Amino acid sequence: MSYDKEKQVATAACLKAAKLCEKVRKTLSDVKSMLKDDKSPVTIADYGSQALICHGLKENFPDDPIIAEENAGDIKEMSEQRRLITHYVQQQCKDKISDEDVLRWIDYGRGNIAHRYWTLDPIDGTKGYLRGDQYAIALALVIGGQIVLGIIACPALDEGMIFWAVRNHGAYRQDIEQQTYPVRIKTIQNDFDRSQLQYVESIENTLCDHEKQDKVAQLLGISTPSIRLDSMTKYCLVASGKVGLYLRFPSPNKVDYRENIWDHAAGVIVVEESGGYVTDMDGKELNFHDNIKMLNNRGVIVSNNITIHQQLLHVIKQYEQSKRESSVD
Ligand SMILES: Nc1ncnc2c1ncn2[C@@H]1O[C@H](COP(=O)(O)OS(=O)(=O)O)[C@@H](OP(=O)(O)O)[C@H]1O
Ligand SMILES: [Mg+2]
Ligand SMILES: [Mg+2]
Ligand SMILES: [Mg+2]
Repeated sequence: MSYDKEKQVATAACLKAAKLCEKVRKTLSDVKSMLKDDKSPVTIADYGSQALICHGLKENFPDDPIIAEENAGDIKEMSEQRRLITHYVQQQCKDKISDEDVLRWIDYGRGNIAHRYWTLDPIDGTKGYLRGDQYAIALALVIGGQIVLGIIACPALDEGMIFWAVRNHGAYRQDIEQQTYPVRIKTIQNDFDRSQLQYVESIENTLCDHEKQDKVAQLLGISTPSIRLDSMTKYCLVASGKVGLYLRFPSPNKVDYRENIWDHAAGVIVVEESGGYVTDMDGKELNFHDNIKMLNNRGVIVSNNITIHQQLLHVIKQYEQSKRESSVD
């Protein structure tokens, strides 16, 4: 199946959300963040983006549940923020809308896992967004536990890019203004020269383990320093052949952290359809079947090449074994 209607509706919604995010960043000189219960930041743009995308999906696919990151409960009592969110959402809508509409649209994102569901990260890399760096808007459709469609808008990558993939139909990239034709993307397939191999990782050490990622990369023969950047743009760089690897090992301070489905689903299909591979650190597929958290997956590894992927899994095992042995001695 080519999921034409789903792709068209989802892409239009993500493009509107990208416009909102850029408008907020350009017109509010100081985008304030609010802290959620888990102490992570969220902005009015995260809520506005979620409202627009959930509304677009529900208008066209009313029976599909949506599992999205944000929750309107967090802003119900914040009248100033609510007013600002409605103001920016209104700019992207033809009909007159109220604060209540926007809150309702945001909470369309509180669905549950079903045979067919959407999962949305309205801004991935909120810290990057606040810093003026990379961020992404990421949406995926999952059917029977398999990701069938993924869209990642990266408004701050080059002049603004959008990436998408449909299962068995390839992965594509286009400029966000859609002035050029879509280009089919492919990972780099033949870079066995380790001195040329480069990897991407998160900026924040609280979200990954820079030291272990660096050690494992060295053991694999990689000598080029990593590129650090925020958001699922990291998946897009592997998918489009800019780098060979993305490493995301659990932070040493939060080894029990389990990844959310919306932080990965769209990235996984974009990489797989461009010829790459995604597993956890134990070589297991990421699980989008049964929970909003990938409870049985530890870390994430993204590569452009199955041989490198397998060597990487082997090196991780050896490294972890030697660490265990040295802690016993
Ligand atoms: N402890 C821990 N470990 C791993 N991942 C975590 C952790 N805590 C949060 N998150 C999720 O990481 C998302 C941001 O990842 P990034 O790679 O963009 O990080 S960073 O921007 O470089 O800081 C970020 O997504 P957003 O909240 O959408 O920005 C979080 O969902
Ligand atoms: Mg967040
Ligand atoms: Mg995220
Ligand atoms: Mg987010």
